[in-house]
Amino acid sequence: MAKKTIENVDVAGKTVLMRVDFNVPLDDDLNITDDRRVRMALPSIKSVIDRGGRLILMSHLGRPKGDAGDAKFSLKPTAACLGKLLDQDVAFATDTVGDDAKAKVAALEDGQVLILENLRFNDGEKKGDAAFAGALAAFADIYCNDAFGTCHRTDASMVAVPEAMDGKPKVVGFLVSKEIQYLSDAIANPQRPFVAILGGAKVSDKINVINNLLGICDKVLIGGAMAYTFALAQGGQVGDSLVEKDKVELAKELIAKGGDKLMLPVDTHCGDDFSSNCNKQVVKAGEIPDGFEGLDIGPESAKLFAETVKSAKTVVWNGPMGVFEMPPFDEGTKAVAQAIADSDATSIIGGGDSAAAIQQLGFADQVSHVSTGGGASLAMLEGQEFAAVNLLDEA
Ligand SMILES: Nc1ncnc2c1ncn2[C@@H]1O[C@H](COP(=O)(O)OP(=O)(O)OP(=O)(O)O)[C@@H](O)[C@H]1O
Ligand SMILES: O=C(O)[C@H](O)COP(=O)(O)O
Ligand SMILES: [Mg+2]
Repeated sequence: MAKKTIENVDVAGKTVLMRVDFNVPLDDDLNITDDRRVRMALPSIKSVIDRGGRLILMSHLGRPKGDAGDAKFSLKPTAACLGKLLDQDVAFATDTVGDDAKAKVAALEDGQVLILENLRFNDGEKKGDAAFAGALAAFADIYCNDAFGTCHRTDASMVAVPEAMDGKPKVVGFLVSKEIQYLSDAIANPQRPFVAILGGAKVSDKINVINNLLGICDKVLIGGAMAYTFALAQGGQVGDSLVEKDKVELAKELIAKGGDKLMLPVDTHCGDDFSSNCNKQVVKAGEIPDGFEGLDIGPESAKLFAETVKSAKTVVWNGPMGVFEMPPFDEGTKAVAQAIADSDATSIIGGGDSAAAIQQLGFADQVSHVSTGGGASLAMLEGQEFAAVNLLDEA
């Protein structure tokens, strides 16, 4: 990829519209539990403001649906967080292209930063709406994509906005270019055994990548909520666990195709409520009683997965093994993280929550690369091209 980067454009006195991925995890009190995605965008942010540019940051947070304005999807906490990291005030607009955004864009001075409210509070973002994109494009002289975690999306801010900025510079940020370089190098020629570990909650998003992973990996381990869709496909009982029934047929095909390569949990740690102090029990996979839901892989599975990981030379991990935010359902995730730390494999961790888990559990320094992209790093593993990057100016 030889794309023009943010350092290649003169930004002094100009307004830069930068797409970042500030989709950070928030706790119930709206505190950011892992600010990595904000910190990783700092080089591009500083490159603009240190050279006297005016910077507008736009991002999504979570997947709000018809609940525009809901505080749990607001980007407001990221303004305070970035302000602290930069040691300067960061303005926040309570809308994206509305009156508040327009007024604050107009008031921006050289070296200042403004964050717009969640792009997904506007329907136009997911739809790639031209009018919405045009309103954002009109704010700036230069477009920059530094949102690696969202590079596999074709949302308005990723594609329609730069398209609407015809004739203006459209460049890539430092984070996007670094991540693409790292991931493409690592998967071009993986050292074997090559082990992929998939978990988390975005079952329908991530189940499709398994097919490709089975083609390039030596083992594919499945944990997290995804495991229950597979348990259902094997005719098991999953109680109240999170499942995606319309993916059961696909899961059956993957089980048939994967054979020994596909490793499913052999036991499940389940609870009678989605909370730390629920009644708990460990059962065999596919034997979750009614009234209980699977919240983590069980101890036998954790051991099995850890052994497989320890002998790997390349590990790609996306999605926690259980609800790691809620101990003791962090044990499966911890066991896998420990095994990665103990192995000498090149390890790539993708995913907002997976990165938070590895950080929270204290293993972040012991992995080769913690990517800021979950779905985006999986899309790279699938060999997908990113339209949002392809359309940027060549160097
Ligand atoms: N068994 C389970 N039941 C319900 N939720 C689960 C289960 N296992 C894991 N999770 C939840 O999955 C969430 C993380 O999944 P997710 O797919 O978002 O991973 P990620 O690493 O953030 O990747 P991405 O960046 O693509 O979002 C965590 O909040 C975790 O609590
Ligand atoms: O967390 C992520 O993987 C990115 O922020 C993209 O979020 P999305 O899957 O909701 O598009
Ligand atoms: Mg996530």
